[in-house]
Amino acid sequence: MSTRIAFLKGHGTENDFVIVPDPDNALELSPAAVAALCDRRAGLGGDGVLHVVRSAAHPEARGMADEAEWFMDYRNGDGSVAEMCGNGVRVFARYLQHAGHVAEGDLTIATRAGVKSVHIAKDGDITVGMGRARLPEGDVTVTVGEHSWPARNVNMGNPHAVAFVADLAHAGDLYTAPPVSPAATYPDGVNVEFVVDRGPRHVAMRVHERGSGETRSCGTGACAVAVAAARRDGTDPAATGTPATYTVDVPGGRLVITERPDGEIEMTGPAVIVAEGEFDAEWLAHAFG
Ligand SMILES: N[C@@H](CCC[C@H](N)C(=O)O)C(=O)O
Repeated sequence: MSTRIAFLKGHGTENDFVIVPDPDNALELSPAAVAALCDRRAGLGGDGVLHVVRSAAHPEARGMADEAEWFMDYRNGDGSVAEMCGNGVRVFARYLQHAGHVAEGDLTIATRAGVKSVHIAKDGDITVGMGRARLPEGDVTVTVGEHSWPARNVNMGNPHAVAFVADLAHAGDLYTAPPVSPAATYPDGVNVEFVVDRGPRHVAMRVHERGSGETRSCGTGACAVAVAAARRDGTDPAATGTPATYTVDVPGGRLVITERPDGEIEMTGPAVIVAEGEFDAEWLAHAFG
């Protein structure tokens, strides 16, 4: 008899994930298995996998177990590991609520970028304390076809290059990763955001995500964009002493990002569970190894 493995499907502003609850960390989710699950034709389909594990049961999270019971073991759609996923952490929180592990209100979630504070509001939105951005020095250039733009290097636990452009269509189909130079700035690859202005403290972006391609949204990317926009606009909260809130439109919806004068960044947006089911462990093992 075949072994059935439970999964759920969820999204945050249409950045979609296969959720695999595995409290005891008993499953071996190889990169090939993750890529198979995320395959939109031969698998379940998703931009990434949220592997839900108790912190105490995961070697990368044991040290955070006192602060956060659950660890978000996030994987990109190609099977690679990433430090952090902003939309993913909201969907992860929604799953914990859906499964009855947590109630509405405040909770913490362990990630590879540290423990994140999360608030599940009554109105359905979820707010995440994303920590502080790092802004490494140095010029970065993003190129698509004949267009090149200067970009801001912003690290939200994971790496981003943020380019302000005249027209989001100039980013092209974003099927392949846009070259970013100097390449040595990002030895582990980079997420690239293209941004246009929509109004005062209101921008819109498209993104090519490392390990997933163009996605409909990127939470860490939206935070990086808000930070870059605040520096460009002269509204840097550390310099002005006033919080800066930016509305960031993504193809899949809207995120609201606030940076406080102490540098702490909060992101608010939706998170939805859309389906639950089971897949066959044999299918995964035989088809993809
Ligand atoms: N979609 C995510 C980011 C996921 C990780 C990223 N692709 C990386 O490799 O750094 C988000 O919402 O932040």
